[in-house]
Amino acid sequence: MIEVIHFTKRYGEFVAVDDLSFAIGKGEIFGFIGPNGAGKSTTIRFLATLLRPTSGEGRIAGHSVTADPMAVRRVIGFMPDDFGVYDGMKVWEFLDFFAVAYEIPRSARKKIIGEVLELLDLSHKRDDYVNGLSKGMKQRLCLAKTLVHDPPVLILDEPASGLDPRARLEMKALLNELRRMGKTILISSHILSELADFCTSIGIIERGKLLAAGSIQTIQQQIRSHRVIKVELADDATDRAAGMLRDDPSIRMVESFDHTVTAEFEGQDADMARILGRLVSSGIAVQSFAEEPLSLEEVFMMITKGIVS
Ligand SMILES: Nc1ncnc2c1ncn2[C@@H]1O[C@H](COP(=O)(O)OP(=O)(O)OP(=O)(O)O)[C@@H](O)[C@H]1O
Repeated sequence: MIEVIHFTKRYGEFVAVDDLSFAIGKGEIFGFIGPNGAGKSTTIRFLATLLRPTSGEGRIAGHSVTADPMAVRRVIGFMPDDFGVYDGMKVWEFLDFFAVAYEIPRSARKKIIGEVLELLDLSHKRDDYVNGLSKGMKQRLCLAKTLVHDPPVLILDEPASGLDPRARLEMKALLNELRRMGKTILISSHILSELADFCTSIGIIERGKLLAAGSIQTIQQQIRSHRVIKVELADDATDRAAGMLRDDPSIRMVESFDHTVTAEFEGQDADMARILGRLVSSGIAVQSFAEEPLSLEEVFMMITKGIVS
């Protein structure tokens, strides 16, 4: 649904984004992660048809960002990182303004605005002035205005920035709901934990270059030499289990504590199965045996430090 193809943006001599390529499939939530100044907004503004590339191309639902920007605008809902609100406008008028801009007929507008307000839990604020809304509600309203023309693709630039923890959770729940509705979503953030538990894939950008992209699982699998196995035991055989793990050629380092043994693992999936088989067949009561997933933070730190690519 979203393709970025060798996108480069220069400001004079400065290269803000350098030959960026990635693709996002239908129904995915893609987390676009990078520190301040990495080039996220530049890429997003390019996809939203608001910025011309120095070179490269983008496609959304098959439409060219450079050759057919009007078609692209019809299929995307874009939430910028700083959105202006208009003085003296009520919540429903704000949405109506965008509905008119998207050429939604007058007869359909009232119903659509009602539905969008309901979805975003803003129905009770329908007649309030936009200026008087809390930050969290303004963000929700901004998300609401990206939905009035029911676009299949949402491009959201840091939608949770500046929100308190409760409003962040609400924003997350909303994004999950939108995904269930079949939307394809690109969402940027410099806060990794914000995206970790609901993105289906991520792209990590730093100083204009894409360091890694793909499903979180794929990226984690690239970090083969840093896998960790955690074994929990139902009996007192911690030392015996730790000893067996230590003797295995695919294990590097073992730590044990209470009824838990953790081990750094360098083997293949089949080696994991073999180790589990040995523990069980030697009579050790294994309560659980699993690979410890790396957090997105850990993955990000390793990628940006150049440990993996
Ligand atoms: N109009 C411009 N003229 C010159 N440099 C620019 C312009 N717009 C952006 N830049 C630079 O390009 C780089 C990428 O900026 P961009 O806003 O895309 O980063 P970002 O990843 O979105 O950061 P943030 O998280 O702070 O929004 C930055 O170094 C920025 O200073």
